[in-house]
Amino acid sequence: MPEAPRDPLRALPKSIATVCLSGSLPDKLEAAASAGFQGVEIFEQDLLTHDGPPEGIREMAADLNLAITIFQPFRDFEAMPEAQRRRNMDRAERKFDVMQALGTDLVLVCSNTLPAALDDPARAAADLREMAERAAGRGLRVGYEALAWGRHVNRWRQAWDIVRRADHPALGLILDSFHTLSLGDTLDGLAAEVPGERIAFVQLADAPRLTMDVLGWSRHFRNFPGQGELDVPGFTRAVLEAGYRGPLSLEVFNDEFRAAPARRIARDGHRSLIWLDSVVAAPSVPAAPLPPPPALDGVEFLEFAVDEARGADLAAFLGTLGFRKAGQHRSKAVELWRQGGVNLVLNAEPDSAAAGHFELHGASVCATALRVDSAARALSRAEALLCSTWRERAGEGERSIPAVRAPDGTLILLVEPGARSIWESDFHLLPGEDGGALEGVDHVAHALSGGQMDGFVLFHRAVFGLEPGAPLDLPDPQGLVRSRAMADPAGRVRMPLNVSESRQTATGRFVSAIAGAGVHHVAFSTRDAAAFVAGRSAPMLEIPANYYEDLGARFGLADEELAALERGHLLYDGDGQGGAFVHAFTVSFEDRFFFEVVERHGGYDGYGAANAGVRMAAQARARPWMPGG
Ligand SMILES: O=C(O)c1ccc(O)c(O)c1
Ligand SMILES: [Mg+2]
Repeated sequence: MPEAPRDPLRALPKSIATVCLSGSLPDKLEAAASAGFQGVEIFEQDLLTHDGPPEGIREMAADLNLAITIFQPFRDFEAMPEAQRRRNMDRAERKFDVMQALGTDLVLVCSNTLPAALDDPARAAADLREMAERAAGRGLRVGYEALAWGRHVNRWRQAWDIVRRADHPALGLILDSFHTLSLGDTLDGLAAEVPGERIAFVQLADAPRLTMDVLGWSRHFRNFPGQGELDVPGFTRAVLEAGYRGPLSLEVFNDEFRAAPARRIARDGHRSLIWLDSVVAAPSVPAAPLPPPPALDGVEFLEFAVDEARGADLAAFLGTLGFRKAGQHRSKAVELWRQGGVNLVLNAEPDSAAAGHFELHGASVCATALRVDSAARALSRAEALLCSTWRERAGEGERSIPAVRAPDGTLILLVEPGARSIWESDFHLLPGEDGGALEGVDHVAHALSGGQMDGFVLFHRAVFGLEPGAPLDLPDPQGLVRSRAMADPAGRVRMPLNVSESRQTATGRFVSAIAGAGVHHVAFSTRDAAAFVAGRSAPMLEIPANYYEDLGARFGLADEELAALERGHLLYDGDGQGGAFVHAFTVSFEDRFFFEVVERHGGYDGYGAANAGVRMAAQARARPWMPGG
């Protein structure tokens, strides 16, 4: 048994492979350092394309306080026919020269993928032993990693068998979460079979579950821990339980990451390791003291950035849905519009965060206020996760609500239950009745531009403890929309995220209109969506008769029921387990955002994804709402 480890994960150096990041090699180093990493893996291709001596990279890394944790990869080395053997040893010596110039002592050898490679573990062991012996002569070490698509070696146990047979102190095992988890393998048995000090290096990557060849999956779709669907926490726990105490290093090949700003991706990477740290708690490995995520109790309000004219238009639109003006801010050009449990704030105050948002994006949601058990704890968690925070100036006697800035630049305000509500402290409340048909905000759907999904998923998961659902593909007539719904465990805060590469889809049009990502629609919950729609003058999205014909066939609904749905332009979905969902959409406000009313029954937990294609096709036909129109 390995000795019970004392250092928690947070004490391990955090490293990132240069292959994760865009730009030149110096750009990559600078981004890794600015995000707070202690080390980098130098990916050979990044060095080959760099115009300058390796010694310069060594100096630059040293100036940035970055250790070069490993040089990689060294390929197609072991178990080659005799004729190739000498050449490969010479090749290794040349790379040892480069490593010494770089100032790193570890090289990654990945398992041979060549058709000519021999299926001969004894030969592989002898070759690696000789390489390790040569490395040791220079004070260097070798690590051996099983690639999931290796010709003969693709599981960690096979790689370990070869390392064990080679039996050289300068040779160790390299574990990579992607290669293990992508094959459906686990690290069960690792602690019993492999002494911690024989694990030379650990690489971490997550990925969405895809059905495709594992090489293509690995080279294009890896992402950071917490962004995908693999059990990276379980993997990490196992290497720590085995006694490994070297760097934890992100190694992600991802087309979107390579095209994104290096600093943003590096910051996401570090955030993912801080998050991982907090969820990896194992009997022998205490979790890092990250404050726990807030307990969420729904959306207290949504705030729209407007100016005076847009504010009046939006107020008129909300009026058609049955909202009424319920309050006027005591000191600012801010109105409260309310219906039942839904609060919408229209902010036209000059020189505010909202005004800045309006300048950049026009009329749009600039803040989402979540009810949390402790705003202070949520803020300190967000700060520990490298998020920026914000506090708006407040008038005399008004509540100042702390906020975290979301990746789209909007604010997430943290509202604690208090003796006096923010409405009483900050607003003149106006008398009146709204009928109370809306119970609350069911979900807040975001539209993202290409390449933003992984960063948003990680942000909401790490900071607020929202869990991502499985990725879905939704068909818009103008292109595909990829979707992932995030929700807290109790389902009180729900946030579907949609992204589209096309500018012509409903999602793409929103991102163009708003010049960025943001809230695309807000869904309100009600007990009776049909009655809600029937009693309002709001322009609802028209749904074609063919849809109702199919609905009758799929769910066997009675004719009267179908007719009632059709009359209200209502959509219907069932989960096959007694749960049902009835919902309807307004047309959009100036082709920017729209509203939805939803009725959930019997524990239905989705968002009507089956109806998204019909909704998006209807939106492509519909004219947006215009004031006075
Ligand atoms: O895709 C590859 O070739 C490759 C190279 C080195 C690695 O560590 C790895 O996990 C994959
Ligand atoms: Mg690897």
